[in-house]
Amino acid sequence: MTRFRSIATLLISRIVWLALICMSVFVGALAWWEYRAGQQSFRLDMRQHARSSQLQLSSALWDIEPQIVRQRVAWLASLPQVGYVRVRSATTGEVFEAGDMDAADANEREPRIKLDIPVPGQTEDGVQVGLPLGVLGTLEIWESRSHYAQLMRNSIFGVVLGYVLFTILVCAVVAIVMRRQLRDPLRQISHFARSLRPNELSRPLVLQRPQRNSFDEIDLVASGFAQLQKALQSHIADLDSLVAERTAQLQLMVEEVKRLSLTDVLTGCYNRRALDERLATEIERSKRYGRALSVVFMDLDHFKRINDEYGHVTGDAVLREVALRCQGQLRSHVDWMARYGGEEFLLVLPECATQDAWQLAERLLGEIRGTALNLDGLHISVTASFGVAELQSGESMEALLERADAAMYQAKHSGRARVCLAKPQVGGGDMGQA
Ligand SMILES: Nc1nc2c(ncn2[C@@H]2O[C@H](COP(=O)(O)OP(=O)(O)OP(=O)(O)O)[C@@H](O)[C@H]2O)c(=O)[nH]1
Repeated sequence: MTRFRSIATLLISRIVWLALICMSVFVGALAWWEYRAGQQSFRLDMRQHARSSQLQLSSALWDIEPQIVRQRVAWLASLPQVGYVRVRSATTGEVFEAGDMDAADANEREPRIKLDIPVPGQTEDGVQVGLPLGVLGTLEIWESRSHYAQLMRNSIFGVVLGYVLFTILVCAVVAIVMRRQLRDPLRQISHFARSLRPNELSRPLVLQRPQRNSFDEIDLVASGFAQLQKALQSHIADLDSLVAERTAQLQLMVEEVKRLSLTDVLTGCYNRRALDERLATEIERSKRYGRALSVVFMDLDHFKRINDEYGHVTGDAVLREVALRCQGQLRSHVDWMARYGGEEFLLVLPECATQDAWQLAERLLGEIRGTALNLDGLHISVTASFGVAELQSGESMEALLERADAAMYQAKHSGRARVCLAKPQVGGGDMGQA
C-alpha cells in the first residue's frame, strides 16, 4: 500500500519548489540588472570625477608637482567604486598609482576609464588655448570588484529575505486554509464512512466546519454521500422485500415438495413413505395416552378384470373415485388413508376401537358396492375386501399391519366383498369374523 501524504503537505512542497525556482530566476535577473546599473552609474560617476581630476592632474603634471598628482590619485582611489588608479606622466615616464591592483584585477583587464591628460588650457576637442598642443599623461581607473559584490549582496539579500518571508507567509496561509477547509472535513468524512454500519445507513453525515455563506467541493462530497446513503437504503429495502418474497415462495415450494413427497399422485392419499412415518407416530401416541387405534386394510376385488375390460386409464379413474368416496366417510383431521400399493389401501383410525372400525369398514363396503361408479358414461360395479385390526398393547406396527393384512386375505378367501376382523396376537382374545 502506498504511504499516506496529505494534500496540504503536497501543495506546500510544490509552492516551495516553485518559489525556489522563481527566486533563482528572479535573483539572477536582479543580479544582472544591478550589475549593469552599477556599471553605468560607475561610469557616469567616474567620468565626472575623472574630468574634474583631469584639469588638476594636467596643472600638476605641467607644473611638475608630483605631490599634488599623488594626492589626486589617492583621492580617486579612495572613492568606494574605485579599485585602482594609475597616472602615467608622458614627459617624465613616472607612474603614480593608488588602490589595490590585484583586487581590481588591473593586470588582467583593461581599465574601465582611460583618459589622456592634456596640456593645461587645451579643450577637449584639442583646440589649443595659448599653450602648445600635447598630452602630458594618461589617467586609468579600474572599478572596485568587491564594492560591486557588496552592492549586489546587499541588494539581493534584501530581495531574497523578502521573498523567503513572503513564501513562508503564503505557505502558512495555504496550510491553515487547507487544514480547516479540506483536511479536517475530509478526515471527518473518512471517519464517518468507516464507522457507518449497514444497519445505521440513515445516520446523517454532520461536518464540523466554520460558518459560510456559500458551499464548496466538500459540501458537494457530503451531499453526494447523503444521496448514496439514501440510494443504498432504498436498494437494501428492495432487496429485503425481494428476499422476503422469495423466501415465502420458497417456503410454499418446500411445503409443496414435502406434500408431494408424502402423497400418492394418482389418488391424493398418503403414500407408503408417509404411512410409515405417520402410523409410527399414531402408534406411539396411542400407547402414550392409552387410547385405542385401529387400522383397516382395503383391497379392491378382481381389479385386474377392470383393467382388462376397460383399460388402465379407466382403472386409474376407478382407484381415484374409490379413494374419494372412502375419504368422504372418514372423520376429518382425525382419520386418514394411505395407498398401500396397487389397488390396496390402508385406513388409520385413531381413538377408534375394533367395533367402530368394523362398522366403518362395513359402511365403506356398502358405499363402494351400493353405487356403481359412473365414469365417462360407464357404470362399473366395484367391491372390496376389508381386514380390521385394533392395536394391542405392546404390539409393533409391523405386527399390527400383518394381522390386518391377514384379516383382509381371510375376507378374500371367504368370498370377497366382506369385512373380517383380525385374530388377536398370541396371548390376546380371538375377535372372530364379522
Ligand atoms: N389401472 C391401474 N391398475 C393397477 C394399478 N396398480 C395395480 N394395478 C392392477 O391391479 C391389478 C391387481 O391384480 P391382482 O393382484 O391379481 O388382484 P385382483 O385382480 O384385484 O384380484 P383379487 O385381489 O384377488 O380380488 C393388476 O392387474 C395391476 O396391474 C394402478 O395404479 N392403476
